[in-house]
Amino acid sequence: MQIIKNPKELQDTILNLKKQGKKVGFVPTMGYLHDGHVSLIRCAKSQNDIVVVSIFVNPLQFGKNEDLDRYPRDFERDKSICEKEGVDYLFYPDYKDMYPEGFQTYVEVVELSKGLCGDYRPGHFKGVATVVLKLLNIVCPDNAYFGKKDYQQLKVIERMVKDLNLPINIVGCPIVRETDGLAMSSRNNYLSKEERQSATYIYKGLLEGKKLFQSGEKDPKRIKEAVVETIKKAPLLKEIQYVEIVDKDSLKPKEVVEPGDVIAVAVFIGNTRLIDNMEL
Ligand SMILES: Nc1ncnc2c1ncn2[C@@H]1O[C@H](COP(=O)(O)OP(=O)(O)OP(=O)(O)O)[C@@H](O)[C@H]1O
Ligand SMILES: CC(C)(CO)[C@@H](O)C(=O)[O-]
Ligand code: BAL
Repeated sequence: MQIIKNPKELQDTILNLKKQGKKVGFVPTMGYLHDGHVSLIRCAKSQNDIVVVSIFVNPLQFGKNEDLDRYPRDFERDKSICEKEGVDYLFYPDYKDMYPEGFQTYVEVVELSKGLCGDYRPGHFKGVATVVLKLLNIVCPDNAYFGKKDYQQLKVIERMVKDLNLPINIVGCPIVRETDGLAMSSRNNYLSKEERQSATYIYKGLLEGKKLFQSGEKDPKRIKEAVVETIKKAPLLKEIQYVEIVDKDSLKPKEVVEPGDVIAVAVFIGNTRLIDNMEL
C-alpha cells in the first residue's frame, strides 16, 4: 500500500492507472476506522481493480462548537487496517494541501442540505460537499462508496454528482451495527460504559417505529411518538434533536408513511451526538 499526501501526486498516479484501463474505487473517510468503514472498503475491493481510501478530518464541515479538536485520530491503526484489507493507495493530506492559502470556492446542494442534520449543523453539508467534490476530482474514481448511516450526506453527494455531471457512480452501502444494534461510528468512542448502554435505545426506538409501521400504522406522528418514547427510556439521554420520517430521495417529511420512507434520528447521549436511521 502506498501512502500519498500530495493531491497532485495521487491524481497523476490514478490518471496513469486509468489509462491502463484500471477501474478505481474510492472510500472517503475521516479515519479512526471501524467495521463500517471496512465494509465500504470490501465492497470497493470487490467491484474495482484499485482501491483508494482517504483519511482527512475536514475542518470545513465542523461547526465552531463541535468536536473537531477531539475527533478521534489514530493513523498507525488506520494504516494497518487499510493494509490488511488490501487497500492500494491511502490518501492522507494535510490541511494546507486541501485548503491552500487563497482557497475560496465552495459547493452547496441547497435543498437537500436543509432539514434533519442541516438544521442543527449550519454549514455542515456545504463543508461536506466541497471536500467531497475536491476528493472526487483528486481521486477520479469510477465508483465512490458512502455509508447509509450518514443518510442525508449520501443524498447530498448523489445530488451533487448528478447536478455537476461528474462521471462517477456513487454506491450507498448498508449500515453496519454492533451486535446490540448500535450503528458503528467513530464517535461511539466518546461514550462511557453507561452512555454506551444508553445508546442502544436509539436502535430499539427505530425498531419500535418500524414495527408499528409494519402493523399498519401510516401516521408519521404516531410512528414518531413510538420512536421518541423508546429513546426517552435511555438513562443518559440528554437531548433528542430530531426524529423525522422522510421521503428517501427528497428527504421531505411525510404526511402519510409509505414503504421505502426513512426514519432518521439525531440524539445526544451525554455530550455525544449520534445519528441513525432505518428504511421502512
Ligand atoms: N456503521 C456504519 N455503517 C456503514 N457505513 C458507515 C458506518 N459508519 C460510517 N460509515 C461511513 O463511512 C464513511 C466515513 O465516515 P466517517 O469517517 O465520518 O465515520 P463515522 O463513523 O460516520 O464517523 P462519525 O462518528 O464522524 O459519524 C461515510 O460514508 C460513512 O457513512
Ligand atoms: C464524506 C466525508 C469523508 C467528508 O469529509 C465525511 O463526511 C465522512 O467521513 O462521512
Ligand atoms: N460522518 C459524517 C461526518 C461528520 O459528522 O462530520
